[in-house]
Amino acid sequence: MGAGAGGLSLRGARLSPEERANSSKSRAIDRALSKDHTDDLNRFKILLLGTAESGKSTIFRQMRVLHLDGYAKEDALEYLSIIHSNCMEALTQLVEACSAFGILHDITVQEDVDRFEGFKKKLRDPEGLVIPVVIGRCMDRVWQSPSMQMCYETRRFRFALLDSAKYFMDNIVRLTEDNYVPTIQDIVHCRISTTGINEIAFNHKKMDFKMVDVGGQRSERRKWIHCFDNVDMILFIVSMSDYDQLDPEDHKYNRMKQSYEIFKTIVHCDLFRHASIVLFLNKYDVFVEKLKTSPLRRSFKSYDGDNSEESARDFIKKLFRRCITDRHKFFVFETTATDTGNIDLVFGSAVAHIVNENLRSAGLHE
Ligand SMILES: Nc1nc2c(ncn2[C@@H]2O[C@H](COP(=O)(O)OP(=O)(O)OP(=O)(O)O)[C@@H](O)[C@H]2O)c(=O)[nH]1
Ligand SMILES: [Mg+2]
Repeated sequence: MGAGAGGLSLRGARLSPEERANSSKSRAIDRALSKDHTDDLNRFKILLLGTAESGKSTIFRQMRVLHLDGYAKEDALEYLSIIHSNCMEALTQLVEACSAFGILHDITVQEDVDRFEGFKKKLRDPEGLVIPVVIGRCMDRVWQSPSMQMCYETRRFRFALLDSAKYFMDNIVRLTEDNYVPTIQDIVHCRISTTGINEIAFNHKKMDFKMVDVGGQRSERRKWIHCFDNVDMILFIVSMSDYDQLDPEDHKYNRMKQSYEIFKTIVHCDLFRHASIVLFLNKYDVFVEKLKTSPLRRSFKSYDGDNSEESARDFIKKLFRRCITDRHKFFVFETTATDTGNIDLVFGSAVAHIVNENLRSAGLHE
């Protein structure tokens, strides 16, 4: 089964709110920023890199929540139809998984599945999708049914499923209520692939930052080079839950090995010889869950440790660390990007480490 099975090609088909904002409202901010080019150069530039779905935009959104003014009602509403598309996609994947695994539903549940499928067929404008209240309730009944719960609990890692499927399905009734306005939690769980270059500027601990978010899909990686100037810190995001996944764009490759190859190329790029490298081992929450049923050794033959979280994590950490040379300032953290508190802590810590390291190299710090 492929990702996004069911034909709802809603991800990546349109601009994300970040991109729309970038091309209108925040262009004004950019202009204001670039008016004083020197000012812009003085900003500590962080470039977010990593493969598709690793969590770059989630971290980018967390910066807006933590260090800017978050999301006003009208900005939050820009995410509504994307969130509803995610909900449709998640339930489609789950329903298809039930069929593929031969899991049968009770008659009443099957009626709700049919109602959901009927609604999907009639959809004309996926761009402006709004799930009606009655369909939201129907989706909730399907999700809560014993057959669906059994499928999710016992097979969730055996088919392609949105990372935030459980979050959205657990909240489907609230998300489809009249007058629903997406919360920050809803926004950071939302999935839309990035197809442009997005920037935000913010201040943290009296330092001025500029963070740049790019798309991680193969076609998007070609654009990365346009952001390579004056980078102070590469924030490379690896999805830890990728260790047993095939690259959806090229089934010959393991997704984490692909991520490792890209990381290696980036850290060996001469343009970044003075940049600090920060590695986020992201989706740590999913990684811990996944290890219980999918041993690391099945995907990494050279791994001879046990299946404990510590041992598996250290192996992956070492693998990436091996690319680092002496001249690099390198820091690595385990992260769960959907957790605002975690990102606050880890980002603060990464910045503090870099500042200390810079002071040390300048001979100003022990
Ligand atoms: N459970 C969990 N989900 C996460 C985590 N980080 C990100 N996600 C979810 O993973 C999905 C993909 O995240 P994105 O931030 O869109 O990934 P990206 O790297 O920007 O992807 P591209 O723009 O395609 O390069 C979103 O639904 C996020 O909510 C995490 O640590 N744990
Ligand atoms: Mg993105």
